Amino acid sequence: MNSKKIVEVTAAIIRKDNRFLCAQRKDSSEQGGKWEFPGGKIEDGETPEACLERELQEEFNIQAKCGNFLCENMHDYGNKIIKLKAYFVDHMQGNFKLLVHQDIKWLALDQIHELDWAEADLPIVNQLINDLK
Ligand SMILES: Nc1nc2c([nH]c(=O)n2[C@H]2C[C@H](O)[C@@H](COP(=O)(O)OP(=O)(O)OP(=O)(O)O)O2)c(=O)[nH]1
Repeated sequence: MNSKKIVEVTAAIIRKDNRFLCAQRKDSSEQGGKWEFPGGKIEDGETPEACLERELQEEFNIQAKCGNFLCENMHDYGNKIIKLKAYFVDHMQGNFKLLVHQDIKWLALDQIHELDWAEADLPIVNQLINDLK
């Protein structure tokens, strides 16, 4: 029996002028220093869409509107399994403040692979590149 917990996590693909928001996790956090699409754990009774809008408010103090689903990826980090669900998200209002991450970059699709992504994100990065190129 596999007793590992599956944690459902959302990830926001935010596009502006053909650049995509990439966020670096704090060194002190899980997957510290790795790059991700911002988001977080889905709370009990919460939809992925509501989770993303809440997380973006908490992480950057912005208002956002969740749009279409891109894809999801299950990744086993050893101590836990992450089910990462990626959605396209529109930034509606507010200036980005770094409240949780240590850095952000807005990168074009052909630059996105240069970052040291969290492993769970790699299939999502590839899907994004394949879908949009
Ligand atoms: N948000 C997000 N988390 C990711 C991505 N890729 C990836 O492996 N993760 C992992 C890192 C963490 O182990 C987990 C999400 O945790 P988190 O710390 O961002 O979530 P949260 O804000 O709800 O956390 P907390 O309230 O428990 O502190 O998923 C990604 O692209 N976005």
